[in-house]
Amino acid sequence: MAQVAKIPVIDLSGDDQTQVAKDLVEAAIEHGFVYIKNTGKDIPVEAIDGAFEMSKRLFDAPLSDKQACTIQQNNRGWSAMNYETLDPANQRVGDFKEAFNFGEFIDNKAQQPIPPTIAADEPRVSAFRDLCYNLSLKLNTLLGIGLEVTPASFFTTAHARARGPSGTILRFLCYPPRASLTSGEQQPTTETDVRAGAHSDYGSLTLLFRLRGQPGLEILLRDGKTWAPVPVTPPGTEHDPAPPILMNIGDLLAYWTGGLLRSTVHRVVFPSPSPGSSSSSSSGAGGLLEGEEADHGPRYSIAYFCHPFGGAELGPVPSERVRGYKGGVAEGNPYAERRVMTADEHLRMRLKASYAQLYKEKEME
Ligand SMILES: O=C(O)CCC(=O)C(=O)O
Ligand SMILES: [Fe+2]
Repeated sequence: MAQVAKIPVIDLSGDDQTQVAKDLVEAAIEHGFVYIKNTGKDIPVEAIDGAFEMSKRLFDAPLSDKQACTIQQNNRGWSAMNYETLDPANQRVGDFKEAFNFGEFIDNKAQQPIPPTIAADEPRVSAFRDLCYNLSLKLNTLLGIGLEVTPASFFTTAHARARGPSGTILRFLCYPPRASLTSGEQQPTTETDVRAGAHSDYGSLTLLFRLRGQPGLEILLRDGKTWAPVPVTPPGTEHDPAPPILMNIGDLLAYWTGGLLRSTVHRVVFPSPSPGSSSSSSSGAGGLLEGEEADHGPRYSIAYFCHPFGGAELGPVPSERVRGYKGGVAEGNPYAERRVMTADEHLRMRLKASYAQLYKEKEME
C-alpha cells in the first residue's frame, strides 16, 4: 500500500489561539491539507450524521426527480454520473460520481429546485450549510492571524455575507461502487478512470466530511508524481466521536498568498480490488475499519466549498510573510499560475473547463 500522507491533526479549541493559528498556517504551507479534530464543538456530530442521511436519501431519489434539478451555469443542482470532468486534459471519461450542489438559502429556503425526497429537510440543509460557513469564518480568521495579515480580519471580511453573493457551495457527493455500473454505462477500465479527476479546489478553502471505512482520497505530493492516500481516521483520532473534518486550501487562498498556502492537487480513486473484499459482511459505512476498502457500496462525502464575495480581488494580501515568499505556486497545479482578477471570473473559468457539455449546450442555444 502506498505511503499515506502525513497531514497534521489540529484541535481548534486549544487555549492558545495564536499557537493554533500558527500550526494551521504551517500545515497549509507544507501540505495544503489539515485535519480538524472533531470535538463536536464547531459542528455537532449529529448534524454531520444528519447531513449524510439526507444525502443518501437525495441520491436514492428517482432519476427523473434528480434530472429535474440538473446543474445549471449558476453551479447549483444535480450533476449526473460522468457529467463533470475535473481533469479534462487526462481523463477519458468524466468522474464516476453523482453530486448535488446547494447554493445560498434565504430564510431557510433553497433558491433552486430540490428533489421531493428531501424537500421537507430544507431548513436542516440550510442549518448545516450555516455551521460550515461559521467554521470557515473561524478558519479564515485563524489564517489571517497566523500569516500576520494587516488587518488580520482581511480574509474573514472578504467572506462576510454582507459583501454580496458568493460562489459558496455545499456539495453532497455519491460515488457508486464499480460493481453497480451496468453494462450500458461507462466502465472504469484504465488508471485515469477515477471517481474524481486530479484537481485543485476553486474556492478559498474546502471542508470535507467523510465516513469511516470509505477512503479513496489521495493528494499529489511535492514531487508532482506520487499520490498519497489521505486516511479518514488518522492516528490519534480513532476514539473521537467522528472522523476529523479535512480542511484544504483552494486556489483563491493560494492566489492571495502568492502560492505560500498550497492549493494541493487531489483526486478520488476506486478501491483497488482485493481478494474477498466484495464479500465484506459489514453492516454499514460507519462500522468498517480504515483500510478495509470493500467495493460493496457507494462512497459518500460532503464538501463545503467556501468562496469570498464574487467581486473579491485576488492580488497578494498585505503580510510580511507573503511578501517574503518567493517560491511560486504549488507544483502540479496549472490554474494557480494564471492571473485572475476577481473570485467570480476565476470560478467561471474553472466551471467552463470541467463542465464542457453544459457550457457548450448553453452557447448553442
Ligand atoms: O470526495 C472526496 O473525498 C473529495 C472530493 C473533492 O475533492 C471535491 O469534490 O472537490
Ligand atoms: Fe476537491
